[in-house]
Amino acid sequence: MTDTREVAVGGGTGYPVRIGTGLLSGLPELLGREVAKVLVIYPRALRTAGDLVREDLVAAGYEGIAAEIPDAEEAKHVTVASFCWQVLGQSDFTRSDAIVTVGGGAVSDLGGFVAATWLRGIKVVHMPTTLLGMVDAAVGGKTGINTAEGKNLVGAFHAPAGVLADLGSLATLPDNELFTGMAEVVKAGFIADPVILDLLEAHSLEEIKDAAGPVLPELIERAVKVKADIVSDDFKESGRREHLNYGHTLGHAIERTERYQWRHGAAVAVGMMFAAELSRMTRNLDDAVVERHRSILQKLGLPTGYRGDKWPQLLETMRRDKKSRGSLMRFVVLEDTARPVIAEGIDTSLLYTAYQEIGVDSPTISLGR
Ligand SMILES: NC(=O)c1ccc[n+]([C@@H]2O[C@H](COP(=O)([O-])OP(=O)(O)OC[C@H]3O[C@@H](n4cnc5c(N)ncnc54)[C@H](O)[C@@H]3O)[C@@H](O)[C@H]2O)c1
Ligand SMILES: O=C(O)C(=O)C[C@@H](O)[C@H](O)[C@H](O)COP(=O)(O)O
Ligand SMILES: [Zn+2]
Repeated sequence: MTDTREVAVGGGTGYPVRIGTGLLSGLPELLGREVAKVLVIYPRALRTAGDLVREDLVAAGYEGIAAEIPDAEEAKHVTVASFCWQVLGQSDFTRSDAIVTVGGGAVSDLGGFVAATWLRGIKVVHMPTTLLGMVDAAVGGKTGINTAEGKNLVGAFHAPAGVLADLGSLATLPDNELFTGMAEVVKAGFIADPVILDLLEAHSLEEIKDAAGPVLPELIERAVKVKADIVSDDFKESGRREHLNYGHTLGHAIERTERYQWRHGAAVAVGMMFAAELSRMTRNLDDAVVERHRSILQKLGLPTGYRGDKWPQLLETMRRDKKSRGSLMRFVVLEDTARPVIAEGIDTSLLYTAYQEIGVDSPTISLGR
């Protein structure tokens, strides 16, 4: 048993993010006694964990219903949301009932979206089982699904009633999933908390990935605090919440180009390298900070480059990013570590120059529009 750490997320009614082990027993407290029925949403791959949660809820006096959904990014599709709405309808879920998600970021995004839309909003509690879910996706209330045109293009802001990040679930998480999740931890370090970067540099990979050791829980808590601080202040992304999108403009475009076969964290890692190069060109970001991105991401085994020949397609997809305003593209860049700002109206040729710094095996291509 590790000590439970708790981060409070403010704004609205506020909610706790608990990080520790043996947290399942705290679920009824987050759901409250008004709730009668609970839909537990989990992917096929996590059937045992999802079943355990449902059985525990039944033992605690709730009516527990299961919705098994496709794995990973395939879950974030309107047909899967529609399947969940059907289950809720057929089980007569009312506004005093609730949803619990058990899984990675794809599950909390889909399940959160279903909770946001069912009867225009019912309670949801997230139980993230990936590092990425714990440090980012389950916190902050951004929910959504993908469409053919791009990533997360349909969604809603819907805060959970609580988040239970049980470190025990990381025991079965493959290393590549843990380290892709680490990309969002690195992001939190560069946009707000440099101690995260110091910890990642000072410790070995074995120490960094050990859920029972002191380093990983501290990294998780610090990343959650960065996110909690920002979303408590700007829930609906009218200002500084955009900083959490560091590396995501290109990252999301890579995910779409790869038909979602790349993990989000891997794409965001490349996106951060691009944003760092862009920061060097537009905000004089120090070479050392750009190189610090490369060395930390490479230490974690994350990619720092992408196919040079894909630039025209990536540029087209990036134009649809939610930060765009009309034809004006907007990027999160750094003036320095922990000093993120929005850069808009960057000339396309400059974007391409920054991309050339990370583009690999690039044949001669047109610069696009
Ligand atoms: N809403 C937000 O604020 C936010 C923030 C960051 C990312 N996201 C979204 O999160 C998604 C990525 O999340 P992810 O990286 O967690 O991926 P994921 O949810 O697709 O899960 C990755 C894989 O890990 C498996 N898995 C999950 N938990 C496991 C466990 N404990 N043991 C073994 N296998 C396990 C899953 O079955 C899946 O195959 C993306 O869709 C991204 O857009 C959302
Ligand atoms: O919470 C946020 O705000 C973020 O931007 C966190 C990101 O890590 C996350 O991937 C988010 O889903 C991206 O949001 P989007 O608005 O670009 O779809
Ligand atoms: Zn992300």
